[in-house]
Amino acid sequence: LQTNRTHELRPTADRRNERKAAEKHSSPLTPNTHQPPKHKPTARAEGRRAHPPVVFLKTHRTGSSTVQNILFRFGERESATFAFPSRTYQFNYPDRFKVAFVDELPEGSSQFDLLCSHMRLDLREVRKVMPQNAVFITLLRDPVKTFESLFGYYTSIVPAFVSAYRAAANKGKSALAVFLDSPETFWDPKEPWNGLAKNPMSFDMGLNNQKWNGSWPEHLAQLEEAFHLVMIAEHFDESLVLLGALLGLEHEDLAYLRLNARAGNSVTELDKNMQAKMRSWNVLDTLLYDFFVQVFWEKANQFGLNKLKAEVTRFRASMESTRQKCVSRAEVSPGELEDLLRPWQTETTTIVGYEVRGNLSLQDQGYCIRMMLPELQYHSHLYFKQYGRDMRAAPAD
Ligand SMILES: Nc1ncnc2c1ncn2[C@@H]1O[C@H](COP(=O)(O)OS(=O)(=O)O)[C@@H](OP(=O)(O)O)[C@H]1O
Repeated sequence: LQTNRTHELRPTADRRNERKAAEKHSSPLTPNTHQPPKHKPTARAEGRRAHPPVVFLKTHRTGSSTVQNILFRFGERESATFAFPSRTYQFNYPDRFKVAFVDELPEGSSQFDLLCSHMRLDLREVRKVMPQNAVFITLLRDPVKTFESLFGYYTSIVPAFVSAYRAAANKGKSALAVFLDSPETFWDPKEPWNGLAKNPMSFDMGLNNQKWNGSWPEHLAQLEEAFHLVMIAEHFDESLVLLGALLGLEHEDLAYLRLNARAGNSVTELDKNMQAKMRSWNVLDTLLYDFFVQVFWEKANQFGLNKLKAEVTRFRASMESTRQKCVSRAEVSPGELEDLLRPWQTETTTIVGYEVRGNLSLQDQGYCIRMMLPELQYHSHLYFKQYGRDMRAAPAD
């Protein structure tokens, strides 16, 4: 894996040579070792493109790293051109997406095929970057679970949560409970990162996340029209089966491990009262989620409920054997994981990972490692492969 190297911008021929050199670099991620066994030749290799371009709006704390990992593997296998942020892993989040945040189209590519890094959506701007036939997908999660996860993960990053954490000191109450007692007192909407502190999924989708107004339903309708599939984390496998049908993916392409999960002891127990306060604070996310759950079941009905159920059963069975093959230990604490497989940690929470089985063939090793590769490591790997240089860091403040 190519990381921590600084390359200046240089002529494209230089970068092409670097890319070639990088491809010779031997690691479990070396090209040609990552294909799932017995995979058919790709449509790209046969000279036609069977899969549409994809925009995945990666919403925060919804399971989106798991979906992104599926898309990363699919894109890498297909030699897709990724629309990557020109700096770091996110499109200048929490600003609204702009064309200017996207890195250049690499030499030899005529279009971007996949966009799946964190952003705050601006549909019009995204459409300027991606081909007209791009399929738009995203993922939503129960707003209570999303907010609880977000609060724990971003306690030391989102200003409103930081204030609540400080206020909770010596109060004998969790920071989350203190926040929910009077969220308005901690929440300054002018702080850009506070976008995640109220209706975070609406914020990521580019909606007004502060309060309901007359144009909210119209904007929601625009999103319904724009998104070909809004997956629901509570029906994750059903969502993936529908995604597979939409993108022309096989079950083996969709196999996944739950990524970016917190350790059990980082999760805050919520009583009914806290849940109600969370729903009311995040009422727009509740509306958004309920609306798209309905849309989801409409799509499931169109697909055929019995067919969906049967496919999910088959998918789970095939995934179980993949997991058996790949994983020797799940929910491994970060201290026990090698750098390559250690997820990014925040100050206030523990994110667990996986240990890969030993004695795998090089091909299986490449496949299995990719499936458990945390977002940042996989993102840097693909970026390096595409551009022959490391990602640029965020500008110094
Ligand atoms: N398959 C599946 N089904 C349901 N839930 C899942 C799945 N995969 C990941 N997760 C949970 O999603 C949380 C991580 O979300 P993200 O990857 O979107 O987080 S991030 O914004 O990129 O940091 C994180 O939630 P918490 O553990 O509650 O924090 C993961 O456990």
